[in-house]
Parts: sequence; structure tokens; C-alpha cells
Amino acid sequence: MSGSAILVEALGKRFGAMQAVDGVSFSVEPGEIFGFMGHNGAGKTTTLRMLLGLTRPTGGRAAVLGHDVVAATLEVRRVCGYLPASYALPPDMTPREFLQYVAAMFAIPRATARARGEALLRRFGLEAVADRKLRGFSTGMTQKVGLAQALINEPRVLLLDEPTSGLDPLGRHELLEHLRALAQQQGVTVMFSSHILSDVETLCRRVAAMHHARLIACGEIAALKREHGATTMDELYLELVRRHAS
Ligand SMILES: Nc1ncnc2c1ncn2[C@@H]1O[C@H](COP(=O)(O)OP(=O)(O)OP(=O)(O)O)[C@@H](O)[C@H]1O
Repeated sequence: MSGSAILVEALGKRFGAMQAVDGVSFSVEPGEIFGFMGHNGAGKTTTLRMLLGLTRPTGGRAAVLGHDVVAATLEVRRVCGYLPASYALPPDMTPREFLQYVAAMFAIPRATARARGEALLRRFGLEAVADRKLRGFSTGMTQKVGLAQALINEPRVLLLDEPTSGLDPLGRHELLEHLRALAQQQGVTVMFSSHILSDVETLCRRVAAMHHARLIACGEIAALKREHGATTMDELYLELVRRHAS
């Protein structure tokens, strides 16, 4: 669809002899929260990285807000926010300093960056620790700082790689509520990968599932559940994998 926020067509990635992503196609509409499921090594991270222009596809094409991820990488980076699955925050920086550091990478003017940084610290309840070094931050606090940095450029599309893994139930709930608010109040398109299928169900109407580099399902959760006779997300996922294997 031409108005899609994310459009992926027969996308592929080969690392030497390893086909990490194979002919994957799907689209995500503006303002949608889209879930991305799949086993370890299925190809989710590689797909997200291609959408960000961090890894070059070896087949097919993808566009974010109409910008081709290969031909218009800089535009793609400008409109996207990214929270990787795991990354080390600079231990000697404070959250306040780190947000300014990321803002500088986007060449955001200093006054704007400062105002946005302060607003994000407030939004994620980080004011009390804003000047404490990031070394030793808990997983939950680290994810909040991670999400804050992903939003410093006011992205229209937010790509998150397993954002709730390692969080306790309260931390997960808070992060999911932040994502919901971003989509509902600001129209941000959110795509996130997760192994926590209840999180996917809580937040998403539509999902895609990858299995060994290929897309094995994409659609509305409710419709997929009906089609596959599943009542829970776990049942749906296991049934998708079982049908694919047989
Ligand atoms: N730079 C690379 N060089 C070689 N192989 C790679 C590279 N990056 C990823 N792969 C391989 O591509 C496959 C897909 O990996 P990817 O990280 O995309 O999976 P994933 O679905 O995100 O897994 P997980 O749930 O464990 O994060 C894996 O077999 C992985 O080992």
C-alpha cells in the first residue's frame, strides 16, 4: 500500500552461505503497533536492522514512510527511532548527558535538544536519576533511558527489538503503556519484536511471525486465532510453527 508507514517486499539478507531473511513481505500502517514474533535466530533483528539502513538487503526492497532504506538511508534514519535488543549505555555518562549526546548525533540544535531531553526525562520518570552515572542502572531504568534516546529525534516510526525482555511485570506494563501512548496520542508507528507473546497481544492488532528466515504468518491476531483454531497467543504461535513444519 502506498500510504504504509513500513513497506517490505520480498526482502532478503544473506550473510555468506547463511540466508538470514528470505523473501519477507509485509506492511505496517501509520500509527499502528505491529508485533514481530519468531524463535531465536529467525531473522527478526536482521529485518529491523535492514529497515533502519544498518544492514544492506541482498534481495527485495523496503521503505519507511516512503523512503527507500537503501537509496534514502539518511531520511530513514531521521524519521526512525531504534531501541536495540541489548546495548551498553556509556557507564560514565548520566541520562541527561546521554540524551544530549544522542541529540548531537542527529545534529539537533542545542536549545531544542535540551528541551526535548528534559521532557523525555520527565516523561519516563527519570528526573531523580538524571545526573547519576548510568553505571549500575537496573534493567528497567536502562530500558527507560533507551526508549528516551530512541525518541530524541521525535521519530514517526519506532523500531524496538525485544523491548520488554528482562523487565519485571511492572516495568513491562509501564513500557507497553508508553508505547501505546506514543501510537495513540502522537500517531507514532511502532514495530517491536518480542518473545513475550502476551505483550504482543496486549498491544497489537496485527502481527507477523518469522520462522527460519521466512514469514509464516501476517495478519490480525483475532483472525489468525480463528483461522488456526487457537484461543491463546501461545497456541496460535505453536500452531503456526507446527503447520509450517508439516
Ligand atoms: N552479521 C552477521 N553475520 C553472520 N550471520 C548473522 C549476522 N547477523 C545475524 N546473523 C545470523 O542470521 C540469523 C538471523 O539472526 P537475527 O539476529 O536476525 O535473529 P532474531 O530473530 O533476531 O533472533 P533473536 O530472537 O535471538 O534475537 C541467525 O542465524 C544469525 O546467526
